[in-house]
Amino acid sequence: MARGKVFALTQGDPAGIGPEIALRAWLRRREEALPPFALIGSASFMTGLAERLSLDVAIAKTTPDTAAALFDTALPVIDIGHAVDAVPGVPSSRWAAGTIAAIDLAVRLIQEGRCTAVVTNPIAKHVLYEAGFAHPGHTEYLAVLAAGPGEPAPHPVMMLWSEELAVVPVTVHIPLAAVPAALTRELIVETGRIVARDLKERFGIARPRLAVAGLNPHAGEKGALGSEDEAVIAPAVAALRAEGVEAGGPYPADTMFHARARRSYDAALCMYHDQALIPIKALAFDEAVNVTLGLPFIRTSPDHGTAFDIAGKGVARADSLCAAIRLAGRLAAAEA
Ligand SMILES: NC(=O)C1=CN([C@@H]2O[C@H](COP(=O)(O)OP(=O)(O)OC[C@H]3O[C@@H](n4cnc5c(N)ncnc54)[C@H](O)[C@@H]3O)[C@@H](O)[C@H]2O)C=CC1
Ligand SMILES: NCC(=O)COP(=O)(O)O
Repeated sequence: MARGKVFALTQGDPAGIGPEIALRAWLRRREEALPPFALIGSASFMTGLAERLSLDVAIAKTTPDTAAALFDTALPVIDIGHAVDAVPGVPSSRWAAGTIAAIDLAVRLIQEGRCTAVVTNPIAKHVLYEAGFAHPGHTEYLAVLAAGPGEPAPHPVMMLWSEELAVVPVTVHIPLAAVPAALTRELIVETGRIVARDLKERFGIARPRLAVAGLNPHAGEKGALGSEDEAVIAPAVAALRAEGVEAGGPYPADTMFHARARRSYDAALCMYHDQALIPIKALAFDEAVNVTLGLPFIRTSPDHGTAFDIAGKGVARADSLCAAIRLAGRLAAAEA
């Protein structure tokens, strides 16, 4: 990890719990041994929020290059220059431009070599869509930002990681009804290839084992309960194996996540969002981290969303954000 550089933590939706858990994460910086981070957002909003929540956090408006030196005594904030006056729990597309500007600035600082990695706080997708944001979420937007001028965006892969389980949704933010048509052999193979490569290179797993889930009950029951398992997923697993990736499946998804089954693989490739996220959030809601694979930089995030229902009430837990910052630190150390 480069000395003197901070991790860029985006503010996320200012009406959600992101800013609040950022304050709490900073308060826990020593006990959690967090690497230094700076919030990319609005310094005046963060100052007001700390006061409103009676959190003893000094906010220091700063530049990327001086942030690390301040981290011990204050939460450094790199200001996005957008006025933010959000009410916790009351989302509004008025703040969307600032929310997106924070993501843009975080990536730019990494590309300029002035920050180490990006950790994002949650955004409410529908709020950004209302303001014209044309990307499903951070995962896809970060890939677009990662591409140089005229270059194609890299294929970003969402992985939810915890010590107990890592899961990858092959299709992500699409309606359930659209999943069968979106699942192609190529998509599964490309996803598996990226997961195997990044588990090896970034997570230090010498021979990553991938368990590939079926789509249908009982992985299709030999075609009687759906055709995709045999027609699309099984050939994708065979293609991955032919490339030297240790992949198995398609396995019936209902028996892939119990404790004994989990010991047989390093990551589960799941066919749709909830097939992946339900087991990990059931097992490790407070500890799991969302990490984007396939990008030229490190990006992590808490596993949860904006939690508007509890924003500003002082009950939001910062555990998953702390885990995201710690994982970013571990991945950055592995790169150094
Ligand atoms: N990485 C990101 O930017 C993500 C954004 N979202 C967005 O979040 C919005 C709300 O999504 P939901 O499905 O309601 O999920 P959510 O994770 O925001 O909330 C689900 C439940 O968990 C609770 N919860 C969440 N985080 C918590 C924390 N740190 N401490 C204590 N309780 C917590 C909430 O109070 C709520 O009852 C959506 O608009 C979605 O787009 C959802 C997931 C990830
Ligand atoms: N449910 C996970 C999620 O919404 C994360 O999306 P992203 O904003 O990290 O792409």
